[in-house]
Amino acid sequence: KVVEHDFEVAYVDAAPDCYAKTVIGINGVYPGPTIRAVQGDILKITFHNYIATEGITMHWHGIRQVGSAWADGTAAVAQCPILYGESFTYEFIVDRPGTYFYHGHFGSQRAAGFYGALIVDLPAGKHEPYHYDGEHMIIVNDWWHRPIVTQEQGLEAIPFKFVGDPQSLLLEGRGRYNCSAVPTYTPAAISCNQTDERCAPHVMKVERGKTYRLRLASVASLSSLNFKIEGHKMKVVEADGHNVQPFWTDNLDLYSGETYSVLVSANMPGDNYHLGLNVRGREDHNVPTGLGILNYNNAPVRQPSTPAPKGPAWDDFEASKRQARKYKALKHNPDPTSHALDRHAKVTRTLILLTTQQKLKGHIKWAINNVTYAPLPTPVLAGLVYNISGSYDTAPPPDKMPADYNIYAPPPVTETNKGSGVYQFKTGDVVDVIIQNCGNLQNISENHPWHLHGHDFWILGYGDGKYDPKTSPKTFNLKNPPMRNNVPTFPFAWTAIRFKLDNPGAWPFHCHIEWHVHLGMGVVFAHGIEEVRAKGIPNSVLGCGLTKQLFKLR
Ligand SMILES: O=C1O[C@H]([C@@H](O)CO)C(O)=C1O
Repeated sequence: KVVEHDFEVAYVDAAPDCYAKTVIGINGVYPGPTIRAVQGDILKITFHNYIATEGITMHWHGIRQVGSAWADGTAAVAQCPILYGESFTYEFIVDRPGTYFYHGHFGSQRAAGFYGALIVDLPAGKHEPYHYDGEHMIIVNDWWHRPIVTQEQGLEAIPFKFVGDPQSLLLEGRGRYNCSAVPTYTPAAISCNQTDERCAPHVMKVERGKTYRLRLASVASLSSLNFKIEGHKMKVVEADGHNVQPFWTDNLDLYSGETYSVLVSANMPGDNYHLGLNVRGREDHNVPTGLGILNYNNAPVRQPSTPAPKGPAWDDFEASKRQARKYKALKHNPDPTSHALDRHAKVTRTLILLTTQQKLKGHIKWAINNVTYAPLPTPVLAGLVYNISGSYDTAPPPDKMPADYNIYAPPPVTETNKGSGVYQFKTGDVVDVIIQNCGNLQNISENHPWHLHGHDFWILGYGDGKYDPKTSPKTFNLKNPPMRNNVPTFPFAWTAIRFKLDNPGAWPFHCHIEWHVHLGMGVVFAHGIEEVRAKGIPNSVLGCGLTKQLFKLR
């Protein structure tokens, strides 16, 4: 089946947390419409860009784009941005059931509200290995009042001006800022209106006695989040589109880029319960709990007067690590594409990626093995396919961090290099990637959620301190590692993943914090370019940067 949508992209006026702000809307709404398809369907989604001053692209987060690397929607890697007045059609197969989302992947447009949910159902007659009577979807987010252009300007500036804490946390694009905190008689006061219907809390309706599949996704720009439902436990069953060994929890950590399904039994006696969202992993400076409502049997909707639900303290990293380690692959996963780890697969290459905060000529950047990623205007995929010299740095970026690096101190050399090099692999390679987290310029170490495009990976493990190539691999979970496309790193700690290069293309691997990608925290992996070349990429992804020369009039 072909699922077609026509999306008109324009600025729209929104008030997600009662504070009026211009956001990027789709067909006049924010958040974007939910796309629903069945495993094996072809999606044909056409975007029309009506924003006079910005290009756009759309990334299908968690969809591997098997055979359609050009449709991955990453500006500078997969395609040229869609310019004002132009239209562009993404066409790809959704080959796996699960919970996904889509979001802009150019500049910081995701943080401007350019996102929506994508749900892929099992074909008729097939069933998940768990039962539910109904389902709901909630995308969570952190939210700022300043526009993204102001945020980006601050990140580029000398001195650096960080975006700071979010003003509010949103569930399904709805939160609540305390307007009385805004000085009266200022333009800001006029922008804040707590009776605006658009910031009424999100309501999840349930019927007593039934079980619901709640799908969750985090598109947060900065914050690690924790989700709770007052008085209810959650049974976690799916993570990043893969069913996992179910486990119960009363609070769920959600890192940016992750998706989950949890089962919730509506078995409590009251009418309304809080849905609560809190900041984890960064000092929260009292960012207020994002609130929604779980409403029973169509009773009058009321935000309960009970205290807002709180998960573990923001700095309880041990709780987060314990939860991260609970994820295990489901043995008899009915999804054949969710291939089990071949324990005997020979690892053909190991990358140890040290992620540092450094400076580049006075600008604060994030770097991987001393290279901050600086995208060039030519899409890397086109550069590789057409062999366009100058479209990316041909010197390969470094595979290893310095063995004697002290992860507990700020970087000894503050100045970083900038680059646009590509890690090139052979199809069939099995690669271990270790992400090593360390002290930043203030010698603080933060969570960084890493996301891989084009592939899923097995999470082999998390370890405190510095990765030791001799002893650390002995701790890897090779029995039932979960397969995902997102993984957190914890402060002063390492995370190890493994994946098989079986989907030709050029694929970013980056920190999913919007502001950190902007500051260069990512790399590009590529393989199987001959196959992409043989199949061809559509002209519609070309035209910018050095690809212009491909269209020279003869
Ligand atoms: O990228 C970041 O910059 C700030 C800080 O390190 C410098 O102001 C911060 O908390 C980040 O996550």
